[in-house]
Amino acid sequence: MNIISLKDIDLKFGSKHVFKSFGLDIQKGEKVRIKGKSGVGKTTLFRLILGFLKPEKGNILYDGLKLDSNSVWDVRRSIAYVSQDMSIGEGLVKDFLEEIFSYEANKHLNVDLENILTLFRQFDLSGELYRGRISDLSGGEKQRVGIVASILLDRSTYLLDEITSALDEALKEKVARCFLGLNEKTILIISHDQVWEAENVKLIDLDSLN
Ligand SMILES: Nc1ncnc2c1ncn2[C@@H]1O[C@H](COP(=O)(O)OP(=O)(O)OP(=O)(O)O)[C@@H](O)[C@H]1O
Repeated sequence: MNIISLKDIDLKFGSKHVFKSFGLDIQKGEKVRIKGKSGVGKTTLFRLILGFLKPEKGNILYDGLKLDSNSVWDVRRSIAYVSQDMSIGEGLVKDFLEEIFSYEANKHLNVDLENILTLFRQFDLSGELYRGRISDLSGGEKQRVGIVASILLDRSTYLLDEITSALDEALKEKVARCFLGLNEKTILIISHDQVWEAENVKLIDLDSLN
């Protein structure tokens, strides 16, 4: 069953046609890597799926529901968008995470300290870092804290936009293996990193589709 469908999409910025009669179907649980040269429209595709951009023509369906002003909030609550430069605030790391999981909408997740620290360990983040300040983190550490938060949010769909670019090889591996092992989740990946090449990852090349 399709979780994401784009049908006959036209989108342009000024005179630049980014998508023209563009169509795409993604099935529930699929792992899909979006390829294409710089400026082809990879991030724009994610912004369309999240309803941050409206196509001039065509429809976007998420889980059978047409994306419009009524459905957009439900759709966004089903999706985690993780990017390469995540702004995760400026206070303590623990406050950032505790705040997310204290929201009414996230209480059902029952995330506790043990869940958080288990994932911290998985991505080589220490307990000391958990109690430290966000402003003291390196770019790669901040990236991994954002990744941990997104995994704990347990969304159905993940849109990953260059999330491994700031990490070393071993960490790239750990992050890719973790996401690609989430069997139930639909995962779309924009990345130049080889670690995302795997048997269960379908390749979609926007250069040839558009
Ligand atoms: N808000 C905007 N206003 C005007 N032009 C835009 C806007 N957003 C994107 N574009 C243009 O649309 C095209 C696609 O941009 P997009 O960011 O999706 O490319 P990309 O494939 O993700 O590129 P890269 O690999 O370099 O990140 C580019 O030419 C970009 O300049």
